[in-house]
Parts: sequence; C-alpha cells; structure tokens
Amino acid sequence: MSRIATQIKALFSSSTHPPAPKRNAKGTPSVSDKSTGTSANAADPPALPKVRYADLHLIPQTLAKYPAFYLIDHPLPPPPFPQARQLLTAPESVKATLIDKGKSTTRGYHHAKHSGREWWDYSSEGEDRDMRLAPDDEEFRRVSKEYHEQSVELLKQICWTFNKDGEEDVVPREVMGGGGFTGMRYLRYSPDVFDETQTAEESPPVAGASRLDGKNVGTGDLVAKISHAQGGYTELHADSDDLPRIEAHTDLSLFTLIAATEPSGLYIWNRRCGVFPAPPVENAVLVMPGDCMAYYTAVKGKNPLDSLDAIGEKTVLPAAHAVVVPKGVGERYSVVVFLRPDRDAVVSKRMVRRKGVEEVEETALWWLATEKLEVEGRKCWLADI
Ligand SMILES: O=C(O)CCC(=O)C(=O)O
Ligand SMILES: [Fe+2]
Repeated sequence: MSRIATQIKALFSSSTHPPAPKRNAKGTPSVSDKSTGTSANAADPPALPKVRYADLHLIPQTLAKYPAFYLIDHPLPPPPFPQARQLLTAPESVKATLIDKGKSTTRGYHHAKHSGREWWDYSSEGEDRDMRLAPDDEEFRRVSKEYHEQSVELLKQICWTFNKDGEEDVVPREVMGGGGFTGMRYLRYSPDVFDETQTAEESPPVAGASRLDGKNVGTGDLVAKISHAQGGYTELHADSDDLPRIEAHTDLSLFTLIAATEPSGLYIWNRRCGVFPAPPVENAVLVMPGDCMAYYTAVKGKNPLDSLDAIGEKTVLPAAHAVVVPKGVGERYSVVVFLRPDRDAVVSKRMVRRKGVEEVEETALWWLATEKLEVEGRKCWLADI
C-alpha cells in the first residue's frame, strides 16, 4: 500500500464515527450506514449513509448527522461517463475549440494541468442551452442534456424536502425556480494530464471555496492538510504534487450531485473533521450540500456571516471535499451537477451598522462567488484546521 493510502487509513481510524442509523416503523434502517453493518470493524473508515429515493423526506435529518449521502433506487439514467471520456480524451485541437472565447469559468473546456485534472462545464443558462461549446455530436448532446435536466429536477426535489406545508420555506422557491446558474461538469483526473511546463500560478481558479468561515484549507496541499489535521505532518506534501487531484473546497451551490468511476479518491469532511471516503457505489449518486444551504438552514435570526452562533444542530453545512487519485491506478472520470440559484439571488440578509445606522444588507450569490475567487486558498467549514 502506498504511503498516502496508509496515512489516510490511519486518519480514518481516528476520525469521529457517525452515530447509528434511525430505524423506521418496520425496524429496518431507512438510512443505511455501512459502518454499522456486519463487515465493519474498528479499523474501517466511517461510511456515508444511503438514502432511498422513496425516502427523500429523510434527507434533512440525514444531513444533520452526515456531510453527504448516497441516493439509491433513483430514477436517473446511467451517468454519461462515455460522453465525459469522449470529450476529455478528444485531441487537444478539438478541446481548444470548446474553450469559451469570453474566458467564462463556468462553461466550456478548462484544465488545471499542474493538478492532473481537466474538465468541461455545461450550463443550461442563456445561449449555452444549445450546447454551443459541445462536440458536434447528436448523441453526445442528447445524453448530456438529459442527464443534466433529470439531475437538476432531482436536486430540486431534494431542496423541497426542507420546506414544510404551512411554514415559511427554508429554501426559497424562487432560488430553485428557473435553474439559474445551474450547471454540469465532466471531469477527468489522469497522470496524462500533467504538464511539466505549466506552473500553478498560470492556472485558472476553480469554482469552489466558501467565504463563510475563516478556516483555510489550503491550495492544492490536500494530503498535507489531511495529515496536518491529525497533528503530524510527514513527507506527504511532496507526494501530493504529482497525483491527479482537486484541492479541498466547498461548492458554490445549493446541492451537488456526483457520479464517478473507479478508482475512487473522493473524500468528504464532516463538521468535526472526520473524513469519509466517498467511493462510487453502483447505481447510486452522491449528494452533498453546497454553500447556500448554510444560509437557509442557519439558526433563525442569526447569520453565518456574523458568527458561528448561526450554526445549529440542524444547520446544513457545505460539505468540504477533495479528490486525490492514488498512484498507479489509472484515470478517474466524474460527472458533477451543481444546482445553483440565479447569480442575483439573495442568499443572505442581515442587519449591519453603517455610520451608526442599522440597515439590512443583502448578499447575492454573485458576491459570494467573487469573494471565493479572491480568497487565497479554500475556505471551508472545517472546525479545527
Ligand atoms: O470529481 C469529483 O468527484 C469532484 C469534483 C468537484 O469537487 C468539483 O468540480 O467541484
Ligand atoms: Fe466540488
């Protein structure tokens, strides 16, 4: 086993184990938890729960305990991995034609060669609806659009589970409404993507990080940070430089849906710095909350921008996550769908005092996005790092 795998395993065995699952009236677990199953032992890493599509109503309580969950028995078509592979292994000359001329960071082809990663973003917004920056291939477009549309619908249903009849909506219906700044991403992580000539400084920033909390998880030093979290930094830092990866971050979304191929390499932190591996599970998709959910589910009358008092037990925190693909295991593909409000949607309102006068300050999604690009490193909801 590689040094990294050993270190990560050691980290898991000392991380916080989640509590046992709730049982439904028939006594069978509604939210299954592999870590409580028969094959689990003290050295097993904690496992993320599985929620059946028929049990969507369990999501708010599940996310009060876990940072993410697998959705099983869902109605989505198979993830478009063949399409992701088709696009991301196309000749460089073809990929070059898929780069947005306006340098959009949310549509078209991008790469972070120093991280062994490349990706393609599709947004159903505006003129991209017709797949302007997609390969000229009918089947590619049909399959991609279908997966995107159905995933967005599913993520909207997940948002709805937070709203109760007769009570004020937790997730405002207008932010789910039109699909807004929603998008889909095909990613490829591969040793073949590394390019020795490119430096980290030349690479474009990645949408991700949150300004919600002042905890810096670093840029690209994922494995170093994992080790640091346990108080013992080793030689891992050097190793992480040549592994395909995405650094720890939270997504600027309401919810994010992920389907990925083997090899695994996705890790998710809970609010107490426990790390959950999130390998692909057959016929399941992984669902995790993004930055917006913390505002909507904050303690009533309080705001996460003001203080951590706004974070209650039921507050859904954005899931900090990272990918690091171990050495020698080949490439990894993922398909990621981000449900986001419109750019102008007000995500948070709070009272601020300016020149001695109290006034309401509204924070729009675009402002959070801009802040994220400006911060150095990734800011996530990690308690102790
Ligand atoms: O590839 C993955 O599984 C995650 C990608 C990701 O976190 C992102 O693009 O924001
Ligand atoms: Fe992400």
